[in-house]
Amino acid sequence: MARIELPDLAHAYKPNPQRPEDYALRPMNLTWDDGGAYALLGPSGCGKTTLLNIISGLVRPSHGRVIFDGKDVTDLPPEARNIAQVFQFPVIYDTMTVFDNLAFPLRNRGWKEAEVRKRVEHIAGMLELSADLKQRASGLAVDAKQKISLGRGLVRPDVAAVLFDEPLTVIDPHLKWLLRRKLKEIHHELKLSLIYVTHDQVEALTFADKVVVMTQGEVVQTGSAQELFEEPAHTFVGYFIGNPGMNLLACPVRDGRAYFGTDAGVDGIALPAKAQSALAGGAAVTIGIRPEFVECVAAQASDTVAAMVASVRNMGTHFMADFSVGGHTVTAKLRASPARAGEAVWLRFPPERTLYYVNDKRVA
Ligand SMILES: Nc1ncnc2c1ncn2[C@@H]1O[C@H](COP(=O)(O)OP(=O)(O)OP(=O)(O)O)[C@@H](O)[C@H]1O
Repeated sequence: MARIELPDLAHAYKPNPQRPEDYALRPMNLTWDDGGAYALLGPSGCGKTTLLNIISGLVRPSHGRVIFDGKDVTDLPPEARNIAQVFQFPVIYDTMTVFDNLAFPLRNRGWKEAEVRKRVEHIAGMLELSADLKQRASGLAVDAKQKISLGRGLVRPDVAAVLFDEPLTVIDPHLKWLLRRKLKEIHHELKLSLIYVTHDQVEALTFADKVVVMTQGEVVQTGSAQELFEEPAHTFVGYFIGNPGMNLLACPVRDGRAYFGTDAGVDGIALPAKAQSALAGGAAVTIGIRPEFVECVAAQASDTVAAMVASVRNMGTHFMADFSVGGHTVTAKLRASPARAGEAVWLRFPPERTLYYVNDKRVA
């Protein structure tokens, strides 16, 4: 296992990149701790696979270096990097038995047969493949084949890291859920460095200790599930994580207050000092609040804003409500039903749960 550092990394597939959009990966400095369970999360095309392939050596970065445990491996080919990679679709030998497939990476490195058996049986046990060890891989269903691929990725204890590129795509939803939990247990037991690429937030948040969120070739935040939920550093994280995502309300600012509309008389809220100084004379701020933290109150108070109920849905365990506030729609997840559509209510945004963004970056 290794600590992986990517100093001054950037990558453009086209020659002579000029504008930020020319880069598949915009300039970044990243470090992956030894033994960490990371997820690389972001929408299609944001650069996840490019980053993974730079670590494994399938892609050479156009800028910056790749360092494993202090050693520069930028110019080493994949086979010299000691990385295991698991792809979306099974990569196994159909004509071999499950045992021989799992044993292959170990035999290739000259392990003694007794040690091979011990390790293969251990990994097969963790992935619930023990009963299939003597079977030929060709006769198995696609999800069992993908479990073999996962096992082949995990079988060597001495790899610098195991990289998973959307490895559960072919697995049915129920087994997917089980395998995700299994991979987390396996990480705790084997203490391998794992990097797991996905565009699915549930997959990322259940698997990883740290989630690296990417959009448009940029890493916008690295954090635990709780940090990403409670303190998104970038509006994209607020929007992408959560179901539904964070309310993001672009508000004009006048005299230290952010207003929910441009008409005279619409409510505003006082900006905290940090947000005011970050604005540096700018005239707009984006207020971010999770639907879970919006409060609907019956009476007006000094810290409430007037709202109109637009719609209410009973979700069984809670109510989802949309409110019109000035020119915005604010979504709230509430325990009790907040009156009916068309009625006037007041909303409260608890200060400790209300975040402020300027140019998409959190300032307070
Ligand atoms: N070999 C290539 N040549 C040119 N452009 C590429 C190449 N591979 C990827 N790209 C471009 O680089 C950007 C990042 O792609 P990448 O595959 O890394 O994203 P991703 O987040 O893994 O997406 P997906 O989840 O769809 O695989 C995209 O705009 C893509 O079109």
